[in-house]
Amino acid sequence: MNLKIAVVPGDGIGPDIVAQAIRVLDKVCQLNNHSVSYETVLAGGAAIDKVGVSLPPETLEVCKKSDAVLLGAVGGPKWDKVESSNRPEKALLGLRSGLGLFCNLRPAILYKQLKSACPLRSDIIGDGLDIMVVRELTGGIYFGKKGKSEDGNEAYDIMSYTRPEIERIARKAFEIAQKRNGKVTSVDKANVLETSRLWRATTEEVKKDYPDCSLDHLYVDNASMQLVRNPHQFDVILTENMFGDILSDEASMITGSIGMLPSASLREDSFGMYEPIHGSAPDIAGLDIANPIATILSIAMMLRYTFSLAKEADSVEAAVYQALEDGYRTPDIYTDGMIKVGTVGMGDAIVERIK
Ligand SMILES: NC(=O)C1=CN([C@@H]2O[C@H](COP(=O)(O)OP(=O)(O)OC[C@H]3O[C@@H](n4cnc5c(N)ncnc54)[C@H](O)[C@@H]3O)[C@@H](O)[C@H]2O)C=CC1
Ligand SMILES: CC(C)CC(=O)C(=O)O
Ligand SMILES: [Mg+2]
Repeated sequence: MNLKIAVVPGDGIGPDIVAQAIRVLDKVCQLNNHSVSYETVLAGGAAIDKVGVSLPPETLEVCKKSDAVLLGAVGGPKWDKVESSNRPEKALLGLRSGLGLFCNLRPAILYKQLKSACPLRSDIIGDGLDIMVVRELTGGIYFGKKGKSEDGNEAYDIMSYTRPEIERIARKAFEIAQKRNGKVTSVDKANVLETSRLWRATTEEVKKDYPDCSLDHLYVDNASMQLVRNPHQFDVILTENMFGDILSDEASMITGSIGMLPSASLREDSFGMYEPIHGSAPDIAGLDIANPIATILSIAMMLRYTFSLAKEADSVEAAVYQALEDGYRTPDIYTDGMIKVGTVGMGDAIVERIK
């Protein structure tokens, strides 16, 4: 197979973690006789610095012509004063909407080797954690009309959802739940928000087509508390854009670190964009200490979802598992007695273990 990948390294730790993910993809392709080609494009602060705009049109064009996109992260304090319509984060939103990626999958899995890096008590975490967050990605408040009054004393961001937008993401959540434990928890704020009432009613409608699944609803404030009180009650969490953004960062910490969580941003066909859930981590950029595992596991998701290469995806996940089993830890997941490595060292450990 020929894999045509657009690469968007972005800012901060983005280029460093993407470099390790590419080494992993190269190795897995080499061992399985696939050819892989990369086209690296600019987005975010790096694009502002080079060409003045955070999402150059050719970046979107190159991404559209590829089979899949690998993205690091964008943003950082250097660009915090840039006009809002040209901020680095706006490029990410532009890629998601421009590529039609409405479905964001964020699996939160606690590897057994990282139980001691999990901040929850061992009696709460028990055997581990395996939750799939299904987040709507191209609607809601991140994409609503926004503005400021002339005197700068008032600002607004509008949250809106249409029934079809909710329906298509709900269907994805139920389809995923059918392959798991069949339990969907929809998270909203239906006691306050009109969008959430439409969300709740629509998910109930969609549920009728999936009699083999259960559906329950939680308000987002309660859901964020339940995640740390008893994470085992969750199988698939279905939620809108902003709530999914926040809850997935919370879920990631239960797995030991935000540096562990990959993501796939999908549409109806096989195309997808793959990125860690974390940001550009400016506080550790350039120090060779960022955890590349979230990005490497995003490669496994790419192999599985875009290329239907399950064996190759399994081998990436197995290599991560083995590197952890053999004691390799970046500082964010380090505990006493383990082997402390940096970004490149963790990349080395994983690449060596791909079979
Ligand atoms: N997908 C993206 O491109 C995202 C971009 N951002 C942007 O990133 C910048 C920084 O945002 P923050 O709120 O600080 O979130 P962040 O996710 O970049 O960092 C939060 C904390 O987690 C740590 N961290 C993140 N990734 C890590 C990794 N792989 N290994 C070890 N530690 C890691 C950081 O050092 C920091 O202490 C901002 O400009 C923000 O807008 C934020 C989230 C997503
Ligand atoms: C940077 C934002 C646009 C999004 C975000 O934080 C995320 O998708 O995790
Ligand atoms: Mg986020």
